[in-house]
Amino acid sequence: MDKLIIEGGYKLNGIVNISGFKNAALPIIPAALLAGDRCVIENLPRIKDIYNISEIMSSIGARIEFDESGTMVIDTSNMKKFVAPYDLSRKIRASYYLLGAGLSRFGEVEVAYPGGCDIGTRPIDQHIKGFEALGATVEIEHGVIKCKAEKLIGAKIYLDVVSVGATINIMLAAVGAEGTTTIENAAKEPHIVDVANFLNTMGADIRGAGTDVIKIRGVDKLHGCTYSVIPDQIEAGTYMVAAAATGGDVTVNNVIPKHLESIIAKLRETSVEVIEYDESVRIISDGKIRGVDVKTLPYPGFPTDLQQPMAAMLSVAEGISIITENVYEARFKYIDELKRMGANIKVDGRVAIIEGVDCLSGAKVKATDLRAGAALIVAGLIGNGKTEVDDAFHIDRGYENIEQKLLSLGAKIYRIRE
Ligand SMILES: CC(=O)N[C@H]1[C@@H](OP(=O)(O)OP(=O)(O)OC[C@H]2O[C@@H](n3ccc(=O)[nH]c3=O)[C@H](O)[C@@H]2O)O[C@H](CO)[C@@H](O)[C@@H]1O
Ligand SMILES: C=C(OP(=O)(O)O)C(=O)O
Repeated sequence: MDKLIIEGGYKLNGIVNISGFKNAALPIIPAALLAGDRCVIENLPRIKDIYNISEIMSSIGARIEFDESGTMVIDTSNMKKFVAPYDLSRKIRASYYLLGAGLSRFGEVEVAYPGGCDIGTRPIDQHIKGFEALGATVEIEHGVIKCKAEKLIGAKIYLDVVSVGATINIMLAAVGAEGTTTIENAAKEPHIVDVANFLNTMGADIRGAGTDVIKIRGVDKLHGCTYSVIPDQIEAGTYMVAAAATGGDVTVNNVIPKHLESIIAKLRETSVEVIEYDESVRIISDGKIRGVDVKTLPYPGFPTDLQQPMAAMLSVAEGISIITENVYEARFKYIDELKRMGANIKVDGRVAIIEGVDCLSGAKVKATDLRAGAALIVAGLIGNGKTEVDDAFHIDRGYENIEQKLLSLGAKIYRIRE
């Protein structure tokens, strides 16, 4: 397993370019199968999760070319009804999008129960409820989700919890249904809008994405298209936090500042200066961070995926910070690793109380999931001495060229391949 080694104590300075959004790209690749045609998808991040979903798509009949610049050509014209490979599908969360897309195009699909970060129970009952409302039967047998429908018929679906995955999956299935589907209490994240825009570019008729009511009018046929994925707000937020924590001056380029409102507001509350431009934000920090309270919520609230890097920064803030994790019940596993580095944090259920310390000290630590890895990198950057982050494969699921990007900002970081 690869490790990342960080020599802490260097301020980040310079410009970093943000890659395409993992959580938009992951549904867009399986969504391309709805075209039954050739799609060109630009600005994809070159990260492990994208390689995995592409490998699944190739193994079920898609022809895929993926170049160095992040452009993928996907031809799904020869794809047939499929059973997705079990071991690959259970590795990542986003394999569940093959259910909505496969059901829509072929009326029958089998995919293993999804994986992804171990941060809570992560049920998929709302996805299933949506598929069943459209007329599908769903069974789970031996770890495999089997969905089947003679015909999908539009329906009104109220989500009991605001779920990104269920909203997108129901959109994918409903595109091929007869009549109109309404999703109420839909998630409003920027990637919901991006996936809807992609589907509409292929000929779908989806309105209201980005609000909590989405209407999808089923169409007979979609066609291929060229589409560019939005920038990754979580990658951007991670570099913003890293810049702020190290007392640096970093311009984070290729972002949509509107998508970063919650993190910008929170950084300003910690007394960090944030300047917004059309497609970039500049973070200027003297390293004196004020403690703040953070509550994670669905968009436009503070994203749960930035809770962990934010906690690393707040572990050296002045005073007490309280983090309330409202989305996942077990997203504090990494706190024990921060404690190894000297952080003073108490966890009680969904609440972490952080009493800022003067400094962290480098240690051997382990990434327990993707954003836990990002948090440990932030901690390593501000810690004294050497930090070794084990299980870097978690980080590679979601951050493109993280060592190179940090090195170009002046960090001392390298990888040991094992
Ligand atoms: C690949 C991807 O895009 N992953 C993101 C996606 O995950 P994912 O789509 O899995 O997250 P959801 O938005 O679905 O989950 C939100 C909450 O709803 C619950 N829930 C979800 C579905 C369901 O059927 N039943 C149910 O109870 C979950 O347990 C969780 O507590 O959105 C999360 C919330 O922004 C992010 O942290 C993940 O990075
Ligand atoms: C939780 C995350 O990813 P996934 O849903 O793919 O596990 C994340 O990106 O922080």
